[in-house]
Amino acid sequence: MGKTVKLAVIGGDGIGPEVTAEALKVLRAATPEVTWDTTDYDLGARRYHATGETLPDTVLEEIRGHDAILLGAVGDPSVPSGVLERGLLLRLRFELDHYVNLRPVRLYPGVASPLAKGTPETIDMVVVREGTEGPYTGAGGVMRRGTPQEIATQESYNTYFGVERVARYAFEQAANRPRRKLTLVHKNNVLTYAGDLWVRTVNGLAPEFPSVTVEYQHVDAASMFFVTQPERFDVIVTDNLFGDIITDLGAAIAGGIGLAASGNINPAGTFPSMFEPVHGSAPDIAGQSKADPTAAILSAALLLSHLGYTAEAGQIEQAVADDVSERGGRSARTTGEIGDDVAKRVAG
Ligand SMILES: NC(=O)C1=CN([C@@H]2O[C@H](COP(=O)(O)OP(=O)(O)OC[C@H]3O[C@@H](n4cnc5c(N)ncnc54)[C@H](O)[C@@H]3O)[C@@H](O)[C@H]2O)C=CC1
Ligand SMILES: CC(C)CC(=O)C(=O)O
Ligand SMILES: [Mg+2]
Repeated sequence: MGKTVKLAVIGGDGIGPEVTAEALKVLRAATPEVTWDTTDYDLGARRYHATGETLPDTVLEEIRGHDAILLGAVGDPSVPSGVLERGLLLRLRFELDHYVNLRPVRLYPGVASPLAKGTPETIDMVVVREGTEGPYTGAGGVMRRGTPQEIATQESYNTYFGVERVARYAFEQAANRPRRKLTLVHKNNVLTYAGDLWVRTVNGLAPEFPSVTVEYQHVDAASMFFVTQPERFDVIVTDNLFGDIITDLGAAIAGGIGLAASGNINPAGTFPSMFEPVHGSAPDIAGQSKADPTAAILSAALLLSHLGYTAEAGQIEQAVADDVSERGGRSARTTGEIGDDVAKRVAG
């Protein structure tokens, strides 16, 4: 008899529910032996307008009882910026201690990259973004708001505990990849306190991983090299903000934001990990069946891999690779058609 997996599903806002439906379709097609015991959570703008809630404590406690979470995207123009992003998405990441935000950047064969020098042979890197600290904690404040004397501060928190655990995870990733290279991306020439902690922590761990080559890049130069020499990178470890920014850039060089997947991982398994596309709720195309569900589908593959279904995850990745390599010159498909096509390849 197959296994039952308890899955919390949070479609969220905008294109979130549209792409999540396709990810679930493909997930089910890839795992006929698994019973997916799904719970749909109505969280996001609709609930906020109806009740004023973003993530009630009772719902958070219920979500904790699941094996994993599949999330679409959060944020809507009808809600003040930050309310849902902080109150729902970041609250989930922080409360469930998703300290690893894993974001592969991979150019599939046959996919056009917009790079100036043409499409390189390979782009295959993994960004390990810290997920619970940095400037995203919400620390800071505002004085004299709305006056010409207004002062706003937004503090970046970097603890040794937080940096060490994510850097160790990144070293372990690098040690298990063929190129065994780890690049720390920061801005230690200006952010001297935080940058110094990151550099010392990474250098302090390096002797434990003698097979891994360690490199440092300032985030501005790294952004340039993403475009000019993406093959330089294997595993990148970086803070919450830099990781957020460079992974949209990573998505762009690897075929577009519609293909970029991510996992918010709690490596110890104390709480369920959460899988979501890198993109947001894309209000500009919501409700038009125009969203590419591939990022959500690949996020479902990361979910499967995290739960130990590595062969099934590989099948999804292969189905996506085949699907995207045959896109050139074809007429545009709807969100549902792409999901159907990938699901058929997985099942077939
Ligand atoms: N993880 C999350 O839930 C995230 C939420 N957001 C929120 O989403 C909202 C919109 O943010 P934006 O800055 O516009 O970023 P976005 O990623 O939603 O959209 C940026 C651009 O990419 C396009 N795009 C995104 N996903 C696509 C897909 N699957 N297929 C085709 N095109 C796609 C959009 O149409 C838009 O033109 C905001 O409320 C923001 O705070 C933003 C990023 C992540
Ligand atoms: C909406 C933010 C909270 C997050 C974001 O842009 C991301 O995680 O990529
Ligand atoms: Mg982002």
